[in-house]
Amino acid sequence: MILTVTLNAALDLTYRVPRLLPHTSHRVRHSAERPGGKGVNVARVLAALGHETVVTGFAGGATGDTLRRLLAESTGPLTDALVPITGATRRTVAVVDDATGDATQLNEAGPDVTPAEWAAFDDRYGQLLRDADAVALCGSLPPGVPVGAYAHLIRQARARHVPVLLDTSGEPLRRGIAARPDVVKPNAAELAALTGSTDPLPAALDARRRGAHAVAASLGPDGMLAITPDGTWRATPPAPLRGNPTGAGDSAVAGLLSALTEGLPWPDRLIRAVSLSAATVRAPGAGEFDAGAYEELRTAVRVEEL
Ligand SMILES: O=P(O)(O)OC[C@@]1(O)O[C@H](CO)[C@@H](O)[C@@H]1O
Repeated sequence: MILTVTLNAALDLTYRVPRLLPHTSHRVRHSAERPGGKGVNVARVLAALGHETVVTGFAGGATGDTLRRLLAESTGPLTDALVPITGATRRTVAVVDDATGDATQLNEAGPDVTPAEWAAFDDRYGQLLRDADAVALCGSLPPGVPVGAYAHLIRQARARHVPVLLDTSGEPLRRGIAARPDVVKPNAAELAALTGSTDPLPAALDARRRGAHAVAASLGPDGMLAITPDGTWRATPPAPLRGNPTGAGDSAVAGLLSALTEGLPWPDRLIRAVSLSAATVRAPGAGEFDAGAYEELRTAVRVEEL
């Protein structure tokens, strides 16, 4: 099974408005509520692809209950192993401008996690790792969780020879990379914040030098760039797609991990990641993808060795 960790899970709210204009009030055309946080989205995509998936992290309060109820309605073989906490799971709001397709994201900080709750999670994680073929560590850290949490979880996975992918930002990313994850998946902004370079190729090389075995950077409409022990590749979707990009990076993680556990080589992993990611832009929200677009894109993504 594939284990996904979302320490700062979220109840994701999506509002669609005809046009988003700061300093004005808006009529919401459509609203939706989904179980979210990056690792939860990764898990929903993996399960929809038919992979046995286990979701862990924290959930608490009324928002946590709603998240778990919605998660139970997901398609595919998905198990909820979230650890209960006293604090309430946060909400995030994505406001989608229907005129442009752009999304504006507002993310709450998350609940306060106590040292006892963090210790309970750590125990649970150790047990879950025993049956894991791969693990994804995704998203921001809630208050109370140590900033070196991902570095610690990476070391545990590596000690058990479970391939581990890290998708986070800021200081947790900087410390996590130094713990030598098998794959790190930053986006262009996270890569630039980490390395100080806005040019993806030198930035990804720098990120790899910091300790990651492979760097697979998601570059929005430009696809992905992967620097790996087997080679360096760029994978590009056929044309920029219009739609809601929220969760596109999470679908890329699902693509990378599902293909890794199937033993596929890097070029095939990238084709899957880029096509799932683009197919998510065509779906209404994070954790979902347009199955028709995915099938079409799988044969249209171009991979070039650099
Ligand atoms: O605050 P984080 O953990 O960095 O990101 C959280 C988040 O914005 O990322 C997902 C999209 O990737 C959303 O489902 C989710 O709520």
